[in-house]
Amino acid sequence: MTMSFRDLTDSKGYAICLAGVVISMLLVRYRKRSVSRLPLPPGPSRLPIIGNLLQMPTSHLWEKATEWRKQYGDVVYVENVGIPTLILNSYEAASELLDKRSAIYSSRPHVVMTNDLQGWTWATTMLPYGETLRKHRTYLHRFFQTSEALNYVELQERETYVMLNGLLDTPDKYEQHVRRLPGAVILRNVYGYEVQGLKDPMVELGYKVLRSSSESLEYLYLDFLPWLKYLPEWFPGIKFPRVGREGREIAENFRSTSVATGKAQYLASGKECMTSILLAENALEDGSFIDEDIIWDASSLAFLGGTDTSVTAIMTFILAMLKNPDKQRRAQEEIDAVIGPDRLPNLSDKDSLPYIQAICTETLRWEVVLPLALPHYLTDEDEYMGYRIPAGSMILANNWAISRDPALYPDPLSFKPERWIPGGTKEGVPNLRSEDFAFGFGRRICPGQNWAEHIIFQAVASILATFTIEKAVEPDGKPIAPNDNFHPSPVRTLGGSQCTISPRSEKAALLIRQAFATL
Ligand code: HEM
Repeated sequence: MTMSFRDLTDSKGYAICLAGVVISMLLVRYRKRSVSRLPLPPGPSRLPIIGNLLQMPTSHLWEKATEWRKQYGDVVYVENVGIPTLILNSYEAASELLDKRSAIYSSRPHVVMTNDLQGWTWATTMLPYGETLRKHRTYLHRFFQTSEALNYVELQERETYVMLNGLLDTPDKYEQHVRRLPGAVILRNVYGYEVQGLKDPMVELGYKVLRSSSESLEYLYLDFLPWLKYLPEWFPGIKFPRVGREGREIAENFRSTSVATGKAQYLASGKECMTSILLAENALEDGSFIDEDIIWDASSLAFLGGTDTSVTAIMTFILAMLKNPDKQRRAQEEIDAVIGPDRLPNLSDKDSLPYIQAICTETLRWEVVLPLALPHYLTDEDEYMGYRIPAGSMILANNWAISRDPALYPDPLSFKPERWIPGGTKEGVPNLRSEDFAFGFGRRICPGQNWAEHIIFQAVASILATFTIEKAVEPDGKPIAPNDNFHPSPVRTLGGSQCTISPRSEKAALLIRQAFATL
């Protein structure tokens, strides 16, 4: 049999390719074996079987991890009954692993209470990395990363007028007015649903769901002893089966109510919203829809993911104003000089209001909303700084430590918008903006970041333009300290303070009434 030159080159090429593949496989195997020989990252010493279980705090893990940073450094390894956990205490480490190596750091851990007992397996936040998650994120990006699909900026503006009007009427209920704002915009964006009043059933339901899913994190010990999940509710001395059942009922109620709300809107073919657009695009002739479950699931998570987080950011801003009247005055001076007294600010003013922008950025840094972002999950063994990171590790980015790192943010506990203004402080503008970590990392970065940044700016600028926020005073004239007691859930929340929120002038009040009247 003779061989042509072409056959020869082809077979040579084939052999070279084959050799390349074999060498790569050997290298990967060698690397894997050599990685396996590396030590684990530093961390508190572990006991046999239970590991670090006894050193793990029941809440505020982010604060404990920030203390550990002083002793062990940027990367701290802990293990609880065999569950490896890596805490990343610096932006460099978080960005190197979660952003740059996102191919293996983008899944989510399986949580017994949340996934198995409460049944949240369909939630975007809990999905393992894969095709379903990608579809969720594609839909969410389309409607939340740019305002083009739904013109959400206009809606944010309109709902802000409702909030301002509420603050004029019942300033003592400011927490409820703030709470209503993000929920009202998202429910309209997602389902075309119009929120009614301060006690809207959908807003209340969303709030209930978040309380229940936050509570579920108190039961992380079930992940160390997963067989416990089979214990019945009547078993003496345990309450997690009941918490699991009630959580599941709330989750199911939430999902079915959301689907019913969205379907009603779609059938009424009224306002354009995320679900009506997606259903129309995916409708089949037999009346069913491609990816129907994914459409409902992703939409529900926009509502759940976007409401409490944005509320906490706006409540934090109000707290910052209560504690820092001088910053409030400076912000109002900027608004007066740029906008004047004849109109309300809006998003298009952002670039001409650098101090207001700085307040928004500082708010996200000063009290981070998600101190540990959300846990990522490592799917393949990895090596970092000479340490082995086992496959199956839970990876926590410690945004609390990053936001309070004095090397990045001198005097980190002070609320200092000036630090974001060129020439505002002697140290100069920090290299790392809060927006670059507060919304998470890599392929799981928050899909609602732009939407959130826009509503925070809109709310902050509008409140500062029209109201002055001051501490309430005791009958003897002593100022009452504001409430800065954040609830230590994974998404931190903050209740209201005793304070006065009064219109800056009659003109400001009139502007609000006029804007409200146009709705
Ligand atoms: C101030 C407001 C907000 C903050 C601080 C915030 C922060 C975060 C953070 C830290 C994560 C975890 C990212 C990671 O795992 O690395 C996240 C995930 C998420 N956020 Fe937000 N978020 C906010 C608003 C919103 C809004 C308005 C939406 C509406 C679409 C939203 C929807 C989501 C969803 C669905 C996820 C899960 C993404 C995934 O698992 O792939 N968030 N957010």
